[in-house]
Amino acid sequence: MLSIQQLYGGYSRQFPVIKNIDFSVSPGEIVGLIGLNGAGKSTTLKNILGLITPFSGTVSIDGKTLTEDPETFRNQLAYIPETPLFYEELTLWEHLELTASAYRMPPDLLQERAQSLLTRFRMQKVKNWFPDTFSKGMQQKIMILCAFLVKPRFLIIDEPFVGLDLLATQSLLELLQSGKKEGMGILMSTHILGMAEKYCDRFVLIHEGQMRLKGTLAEMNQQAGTQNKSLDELFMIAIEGKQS
Ligand SMILES: Nc1ncnc2c1ncn2[C@@H]1O[C@H](COP(=O)(O)OP(=O)(O)OP(=O)(O)O)[C@@H](O)[C@H]1O
Repeated sequence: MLSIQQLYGGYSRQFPVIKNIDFSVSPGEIVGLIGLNGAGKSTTLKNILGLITPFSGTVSIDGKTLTEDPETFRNQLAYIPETPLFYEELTLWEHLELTASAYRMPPDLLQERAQSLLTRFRMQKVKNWFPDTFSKGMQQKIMILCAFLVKPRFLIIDEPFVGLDLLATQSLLELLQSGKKEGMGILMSTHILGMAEKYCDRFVLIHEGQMRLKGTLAEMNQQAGTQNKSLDELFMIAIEGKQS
């Protein structure tokens, strides 16, 4: 289990951006991290991944933290960032090879998974191209292809649907659902509440860096003292204390 306990973090110790964030992601579930612009979603994800060091609190996988066992911790996670990150001097295929070697994947597994992903995301024709010639959505696909190539135990995605066309969104949703069925634990931040409500098993609603509600829709309704409210309505309650 990926466990986040009493996490404080940000960019200056004097002014933590996220405060006392506490939740977990189990294998085989999709957890949605929901909040307004600037609420602290990306900061939370970066702290979980160790891209920035938490001020306090712990992030662990099966009880082991990044500092205790960096290699095991990192090998169990993959990350799809909000803004695509790539090497200008490497082709798309070379990105896949690099990822496979970082995760010590055998070459035949690389071939099998990569070819299927390239076809699914309609990127076969451009696999030997350099990504700086790609559109923003195509660049985002590189991140998706690399993450699903690995099939990590836990996948962390920041705003997964931004910039993707209809077919790519559909392909990503299919992969998320099949990943979940195979036992992948998925944490995704999103603004698209309709999508989150449909595909996430549990939610963490954060506002101004603090958790306001968390759990299933039924659990959040209980915490808010409401009944049968939708995710949109619970979100409004969480940020405004408003009951519609
Ligand atoms: N590199 C940084 N240095 C200083 N402050 C930052 C940095 N990145 C983010 N922040 C601040 O941290 C706060 C939370 O930002 P964060 O990116 O975590 O929000 P978010 O919930 O992911 O927002 P969005 O939905 O717009 O992506 C904001 O006030 C932002 O200005």
